Amino acid sequence: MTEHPSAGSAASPLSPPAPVTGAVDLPRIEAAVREILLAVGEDPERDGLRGTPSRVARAYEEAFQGLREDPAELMSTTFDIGHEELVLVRDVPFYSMCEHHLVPFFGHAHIGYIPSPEGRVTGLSKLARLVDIFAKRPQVQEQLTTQVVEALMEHLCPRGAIVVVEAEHLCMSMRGVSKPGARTITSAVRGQLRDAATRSEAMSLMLHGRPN
Ligand SMILES: Nc1nc2c(ncn2[C@@H]2O[C@H](COP(=O)(O)OP(=O)(O)OP(=O)(O)O)[C@@H](O)[C@H]2O)c(=O)[nH]1
Ligand SMILES: [Zn+2]
Repeated sequence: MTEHPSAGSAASPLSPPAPVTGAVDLPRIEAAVREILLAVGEDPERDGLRGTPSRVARAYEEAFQGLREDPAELMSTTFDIGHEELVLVRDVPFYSMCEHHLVPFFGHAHIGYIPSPEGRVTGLSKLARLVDIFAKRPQVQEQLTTQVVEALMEHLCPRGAIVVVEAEHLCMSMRGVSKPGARTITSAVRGQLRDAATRSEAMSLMLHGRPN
């Protein structure tokens, strides 16, 4: 059995661990799921559950695929189009897994940046993919928000960047405090977007006039 390659490394939100190498250990997940089913008093051999351990293993492989993806590689395609003002992609849906309970939290991310003076921009889809790279990991919302903004700063060198994440956490909805509908909003702002007027313009573009 292999241990997590980055286990024990200092997990600073500002420097996400390097991508994990090697495939997900599907048989290990299957064995663990079987144990969970037994522990709650179920029969993993009954008809409806027989395929469940392998289904869960494949579902986890997908849910955590961001651990094996490299933001540097994703952001390596840039264009110089001389646009020096705000670029903003709003309402990017995402699904992540709360690292405390391993249940989903999900919602929308809004990502904006002011390109570098050379006008270096990336493809719009890459911004959405960047959210997925960090969402598809065991995660907390604040860290997801910070990791996306830090990756933008590191790989695009923009004059400023802003990321706002709005999410519902199933660990707060379906269990525990049981508050369905409660939404958590986090933001991370860097560079020129910290300036009050610029930040407020970006925030209002992100959060107002959206279809509900
Ligand atoms: N800051 C932050 N907290 C989170 C996030 N996701 C879940 N949590 C919280 O993590 C906390 C874990 O608290 P614990 O007391 O260790 O666990 P618990 O007994 O299951 O807590 P309850 O959820 O209150 O039942 C809870 O308050 C969750 O609401 C997140 O993305 N960010
Ligand atoms: Zn949780």
